[in-house]
Amino acid sequence: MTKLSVNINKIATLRNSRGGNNPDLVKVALDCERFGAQGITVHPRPDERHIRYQDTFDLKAVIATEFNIEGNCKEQKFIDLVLANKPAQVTLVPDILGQITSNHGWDTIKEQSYLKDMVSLFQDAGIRVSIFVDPVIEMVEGALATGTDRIELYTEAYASYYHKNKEQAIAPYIAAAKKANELGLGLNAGHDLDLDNLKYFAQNIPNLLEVSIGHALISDALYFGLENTIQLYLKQLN
Ligand SMILES: CC(=O)[C@@H](O)[C@H](O)COP(=O)(O)O
Ligand SMILES: NCC(=O)COP(=O)(O)O
Repeated sequence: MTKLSVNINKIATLRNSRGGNNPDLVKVALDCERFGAQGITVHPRPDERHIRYQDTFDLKAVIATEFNIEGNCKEQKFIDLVLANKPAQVTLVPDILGQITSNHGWDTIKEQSYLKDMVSLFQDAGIRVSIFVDPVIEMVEGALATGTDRIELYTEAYASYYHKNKEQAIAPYIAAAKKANELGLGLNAGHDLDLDNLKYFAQNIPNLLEVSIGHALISDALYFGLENTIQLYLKQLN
């Protein structure tokens, strides 16, 4: 079964636009869980333009499903935040400062010894680690050498090519997933997954443990409502 983790960054974006507490991020997270989501994902960025560092503590205190914090471990503040929160999972993403959204995976070969240190730092604190990677065999193999528990395949390329040629769009992801399976690495995926492209992805990727979805899901909720939308996404996965 593939778990659905709802990324609630966009709820925080909306809240921050007026400076108050509407929509209430914690309430939305609890509602996502009540509506069937099996996890909550946040990706605090250094400028706190959506998720604020304090949000992670407020969420950790109440979330009953899997809490996944994504971010750039080259920021000491991010490391401290994750260690203080002890979420179920940390997803390490190689963002650069000021980036609009995540746009690449780790180079797990060049950054191998650095990632090794980061992975053991979080694992020693009892936190499962996932490393964000492009669907490239060498990067999957490099991830294994870091000691990570899982990888998260960066699905932007799949999503943007899906409507042109879905077989070609998914081919590198199937190869990367098979390699991860063979090496015993757990497999997550995310970025730009939506109601059009999710089913085909989930049906074709072997042993996909979890998808994290934010932008499209929250946008769909404007039309279908949050409860219906989460049910629609869950249906694509099963
Ligand atoms: C890691 C990843 O794939 C991103 O999708 C991210 O979690 C979303 O971040 P933003 O909401 O800041 O675009
Ligand atoms: N890890 C990917 C994620 O959390 C959500 O990405 P998106 O659906 O907002 O593109």
